[in-house]
Amino acid sequence: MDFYENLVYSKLFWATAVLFGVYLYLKYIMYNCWSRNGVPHDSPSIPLGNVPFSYFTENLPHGEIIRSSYEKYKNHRYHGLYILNEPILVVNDPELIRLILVKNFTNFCNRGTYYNESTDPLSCALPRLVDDKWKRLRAKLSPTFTSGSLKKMYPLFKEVCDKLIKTLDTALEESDVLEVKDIASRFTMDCISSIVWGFNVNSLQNPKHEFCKYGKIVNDFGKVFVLLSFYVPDMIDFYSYIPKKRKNVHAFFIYLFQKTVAYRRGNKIVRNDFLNMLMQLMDRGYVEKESEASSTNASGDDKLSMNEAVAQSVIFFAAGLETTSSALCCCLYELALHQDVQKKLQWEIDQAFASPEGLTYEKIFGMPYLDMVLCETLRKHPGSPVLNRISLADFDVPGSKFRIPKGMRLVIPVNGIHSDPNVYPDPDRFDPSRFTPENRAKRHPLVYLPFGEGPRHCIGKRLGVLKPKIALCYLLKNYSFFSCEKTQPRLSYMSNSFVQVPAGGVYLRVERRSKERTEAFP
Ligand code: HEM
Repeated sequence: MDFYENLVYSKLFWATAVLFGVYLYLKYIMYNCWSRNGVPHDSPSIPLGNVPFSYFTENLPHGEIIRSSYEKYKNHRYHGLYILNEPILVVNDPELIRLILVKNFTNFCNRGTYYNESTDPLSCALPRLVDDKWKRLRAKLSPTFTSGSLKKMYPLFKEVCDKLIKTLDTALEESDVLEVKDIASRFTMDCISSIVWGFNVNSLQNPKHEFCKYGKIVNDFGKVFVLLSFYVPDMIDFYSYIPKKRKNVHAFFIYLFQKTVAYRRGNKIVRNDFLNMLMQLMDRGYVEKESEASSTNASGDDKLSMNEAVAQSVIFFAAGLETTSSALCCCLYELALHQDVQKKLQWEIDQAFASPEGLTYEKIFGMPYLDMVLCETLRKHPGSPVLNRISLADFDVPGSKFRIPKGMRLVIPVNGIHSDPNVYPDPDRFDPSRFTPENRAKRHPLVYLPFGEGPRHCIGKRLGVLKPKIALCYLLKNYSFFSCEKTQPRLSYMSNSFVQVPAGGVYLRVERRSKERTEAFP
């Protein structure tokens, strides 16, 4: 009897009983979602679910977890995954993807990623907003991204391109091997600071500018924050886990924003940039109508608050920074490895510059091969490895017995689909001809998703395409790029970023082109 009494009163007994209870709860209730619903999945481990331990110890990007599970289950229309304790439905079938992103958008209009206006003001930016708040802001901001608005900003980009060429010329005096990731990042930083904030940081010539420091960390809040904010956002609130870096970034940008707005107001400065448009939204609640801009449904009483405006300026900056610089860097890397593609593209670019009006905004969007090359780059190296959505209400998956419950998080495995040999044969091969109009027409439109799809697709798509295209035109007009001993044989991506950014430096040998241009079409 003594033995049993002692046992019941011993701390060890109760600690073991509690742990065992938690284990049973996790195993048979929390981690039972997919088995209960007959959804194919890998068995999870407690407490990481299907997140490999190497995610925390090695350089494993979050998109890789989704890509490798897609590879295993791609023959199913959907499959399940546990990111820590959160069941995530991975949607593999393009028709089902269309149902979610486009046809049943009202049920899947939110991303379900981390959002808490009061504790983290940066999170009240467009990508994370929900329901009517998102709808209202998207309608207000859309005119800032029209072709007309971007055309007005085009001269600012040309200025930055001239500096880009000067920077490369100076760097080439030292060595013919250049680290192009850094150059692409500084080019993008200068474009985006100029069009969003209205001043040229000139990081191409002054890489130590304070702005560059914040530019570098604005997308880097650590891999744990990346994982939680994309897939298990409730944990961020539960543990009040906002990285200090993120608070500093907010403080820096709010100071910068207020100072710049006050300066412009005081000096009555009007510039064709996003800041000007955000100021209009704060003052009047709508952007001055352009002839081609569609109605914004904005009313004058519905003005943007200072916090909302700051958050949007930061997201334009952050979203436009790594996605675009990564696209440019990956494209230069692929061109260096594929000289035939590079020569063909140089020919097209030379023709555009040689015409009487030179390179114009319209011409950049009318160069078919340039477009194919960039499409193939974003197919092989999509900036965003996944698209996120959350279900607002129960949703019956057509042709199956599975009902997606209200509140379930879904992921579209963009990087998995883009590297699926059944969709893109020999997916590791860089082949722009996949994007001729005929070849595009042979594929389901929803198997190419670098900018997402449906009403919540990337609002900055046109700008995201324009920046790498104009940089490529100027760079390839003046230089040729080659692989060298320091070039990585294969690109891998960083693990601490939301976006797929090449890990390590991307080194290429760069040669100034001679005056004679490619005369014959290669
Ligand atoms: C190559 C460049 C870019 C790529 C690959 C890219 C990719 C994406 C993707 C995949 C999404 C999610 C779409 C979805 O869920 O369906 C997105 C959303 C978004 N992007 Fe981009 N993007 C790029 C450039 C830009 C630029 C330059 C800006 C702004 C200056 C921008 C601002 C945004 C915003 C604000 C959203 C959220 C839209 C919303 O929720 O309504 N992006 N982008």
